[in-house]
Amino acid sequence: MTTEALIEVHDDAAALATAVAGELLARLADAQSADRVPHVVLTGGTIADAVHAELARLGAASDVDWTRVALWWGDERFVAAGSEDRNAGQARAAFIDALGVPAEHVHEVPSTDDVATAEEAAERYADALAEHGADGFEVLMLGVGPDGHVASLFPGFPQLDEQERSVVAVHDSPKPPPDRVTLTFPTLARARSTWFLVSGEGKAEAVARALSPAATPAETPASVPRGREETTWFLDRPAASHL
Ligand SMILES: O=C(O)[C@H](O)[C@@H](O)[C@H](O)[C@H](O)COP(=O)(O)O
Repeated sequence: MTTEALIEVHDDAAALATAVAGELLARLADAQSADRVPHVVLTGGTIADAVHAELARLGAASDVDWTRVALWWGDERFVAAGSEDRNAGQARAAFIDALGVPAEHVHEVPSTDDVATAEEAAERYADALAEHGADGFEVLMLGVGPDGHVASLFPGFPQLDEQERSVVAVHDSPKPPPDRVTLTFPTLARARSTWFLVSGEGKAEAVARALSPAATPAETPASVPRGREETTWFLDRPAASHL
């Protein structure tokens, strides 16, 4: 079942980040009230950084028990663990360490420190998902590129067609760095709630394309992911300006 996309527009990036963080905290608390350990898929990118900062600001005072949250990444750059390019490193510094999520619940994609190739990193992450990924994700957050990519699923790339493997390597990424690991569409589809986080005029065309009935996965990967229960586009006014 695919859910129709809901669209929520906020004045600017700061208001957008505060709204997403607040909604995420509420969802995590609701899941825990229903005795679920919520699994959240984080994304890299600029607006995600702003959301993470708001989680750090609001998270400690929230009703969320951070020892009962599991974190994953929709994609990761295949670089050294300490590289400033790592999505996980940025998220740890921004909120994960401050809120005390237990190490065993923070599922990082292997880095070049751990394995020799992005393919090995993808295989290990697929194993981790199979072993610890529960029956899906409470919330999947996705940034969107100006070309309409989500995670590291880029227009015209062969990874868009992957239906068997849950995690794959990406090389020659048009967005640096070139080597990455990404969840595939079937894995992204395991989310109860899929949230797109998009800020800025530079994304307005990609947002309009992704929400157009004429969108094709090959041209606009962001048109594909849908939550099993909810799909919401969290936008600021500039990003919504072509709708
Ligand atoms: O690892 C990555 O690069 C991200 O996961 C990527 O998918 C990102 O979310 C978009 O490119 C949007 O990034 P910005 O918000 O910085 O434009």
